[in-house]
Amino acid sequence: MSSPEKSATPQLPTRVTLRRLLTLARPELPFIIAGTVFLLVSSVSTLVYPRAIGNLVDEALSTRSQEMLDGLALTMLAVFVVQGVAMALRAYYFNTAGERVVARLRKSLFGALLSQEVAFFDARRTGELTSRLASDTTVLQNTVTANISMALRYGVQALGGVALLFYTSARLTGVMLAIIPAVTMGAVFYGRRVRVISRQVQDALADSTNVAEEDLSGIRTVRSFAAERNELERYGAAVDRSFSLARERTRQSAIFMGAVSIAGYGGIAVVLWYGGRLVVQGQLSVGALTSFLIYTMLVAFSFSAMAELWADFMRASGAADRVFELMDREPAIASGGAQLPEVRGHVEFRDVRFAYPTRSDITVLQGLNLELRPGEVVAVVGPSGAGKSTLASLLSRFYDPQGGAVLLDGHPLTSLDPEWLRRNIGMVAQEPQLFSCSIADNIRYGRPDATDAQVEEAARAANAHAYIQRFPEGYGTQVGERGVQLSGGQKQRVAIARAVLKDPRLLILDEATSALDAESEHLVKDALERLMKGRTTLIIAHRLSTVANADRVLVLEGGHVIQSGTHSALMGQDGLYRRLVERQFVAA
Ligand SMILES: Nc1ncnc2c1ncn2[C@@H]1O[C@H](COP(=O)(O)OP(=O)(O)OP(=O)(O)O)[C@@H](O)[C@H]1O
Repeated sequence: MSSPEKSATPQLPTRVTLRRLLTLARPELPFIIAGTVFLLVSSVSTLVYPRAIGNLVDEALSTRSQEMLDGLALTMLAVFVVQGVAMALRAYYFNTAGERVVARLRKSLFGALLSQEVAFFDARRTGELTSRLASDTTVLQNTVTANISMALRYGVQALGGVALLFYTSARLTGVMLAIIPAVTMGAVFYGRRVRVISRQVQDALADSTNVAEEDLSGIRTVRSFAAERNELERYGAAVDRSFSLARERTRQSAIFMGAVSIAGYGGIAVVLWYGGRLVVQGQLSVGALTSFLIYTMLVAFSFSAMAELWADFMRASGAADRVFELMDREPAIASGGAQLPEVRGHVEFRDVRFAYPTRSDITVLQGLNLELRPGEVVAVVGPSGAGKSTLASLLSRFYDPQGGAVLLDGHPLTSLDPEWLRRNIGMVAQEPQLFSCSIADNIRYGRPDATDAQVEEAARAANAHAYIQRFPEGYGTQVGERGVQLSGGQKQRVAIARAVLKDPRLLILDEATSALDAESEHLVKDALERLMKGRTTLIIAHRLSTVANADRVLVLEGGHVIQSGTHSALMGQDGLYRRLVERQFVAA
């Protein structure tokens, strides 16, 4: 969307993003202020002790005064205690604030994701979105709170340290300042290099995770093709790519660490040499040189820590860009709109033209017209890929057509509140999705306030009560990944119970393609018949049995309705319908 502008002015988004990152931390201001106070206390105490050591050397040691030594040791102990307590409190306040910011960020990001239209999810990998939620938000966690405070701390330490260095010896400070900025610049340069490689490592890692995710979730397919070895090789290749990049990163940082160490200690040697000369010439005391050296290390450390923090900020601004981009995205099908006081259940597709946004080259529906009268049961049949499920998606307003309109009781769906619309539509899908919770909660999914008695009543109507009761934990039985696995027919009956409880005016039945056994089929069919009574029903039919009972059958092909009529009327015509029936639909 806005990427062309982004690449034209790369600096601007970063600054905007950083500012926005800071505003995220605003609600935590009391904690951040408390943390900053303790941070300043600990920084000041850090600045005090090199001076105390200098005094110790110059006065207590050179005068050999036991009393002074005791006093100085006690003072230092007190400083260390204050420093320790302040550090602990600072960590507590900043980390708590950081955790809160991340929790809030995750919630609002997830809310933004959930509000996106279905086409948004067609175009993205689930793994990519969950990684935004999990890792990108974690990267931001420290940046908005702890890192700001650390930057402050090192800033105070560096400035305070330099001031005290000047106070101790201006000439020596000049020597030192000639060395430290060079080392720091090296650190910044290195930070950039490593960051580039780090990003490549992350990407390569994400690739290997994708391979693993695909294999583990499709383990049955992998197993049935005995493709374990191939998959292992595919995963191995992805891991190797990230490994070789990680090795390059390690090599770079090893070289850098060595270089910084030589430069840093070399610098200290120079200061020591030059300072030593000043001491020999009587221009500097031994204690002053001692505290000077410690301040130098402190300042050097503060500078390099700030360089690292800067690298962190850059990394976070990348993560923040991605998070904010998702959070700011306006869903193409936004909530809000009219709610009808009463739904009669009249549905009309008027000249509907539609292509999936991710596959705009294929027009699935080409000026399709169809009408469902209130209470009518209409079955749609057609070859595979003809667009039957697409009709259901358009009626639920998962997508908007590019041309024409879908109307409910004469109102275009685009003028109605999508949430309200979906509350009035019951869907029994081919492969109903059950969530990892109890059967009762799964049935209650569309109406969370339903009582246990209502849940049971719905289950009875859906012919599910008998099998649910046979589980030792009855309605409390956990289903889904961690619980019992239900058979296809059992899942369908849970889905029917959901729809019964929801009591919608419109019903969409996406029939299971795979045949159920006779007993199960009978139970499902019986439950469905009860459910359809008095509701406008669109059946996406794959089998003859349901179609025979429908009020009307529509035959879909090439994006149009090519035949329409009752089962027996259509059987009387020499058309696609009869050929499909002869092949029992499913073979298509
Ligand atoms: N989410 C999607 N994104 C892109 N294209 C899609 C999507 N869903 C379906 N299609 C394409 O749209 C066309 C119609 O698909 P649809 O699922 O509506 O067919 P169908 O008649 O229900 O088929 P079946 O009987 O096999 O379920 C197909 O060409 C399919 O590849």
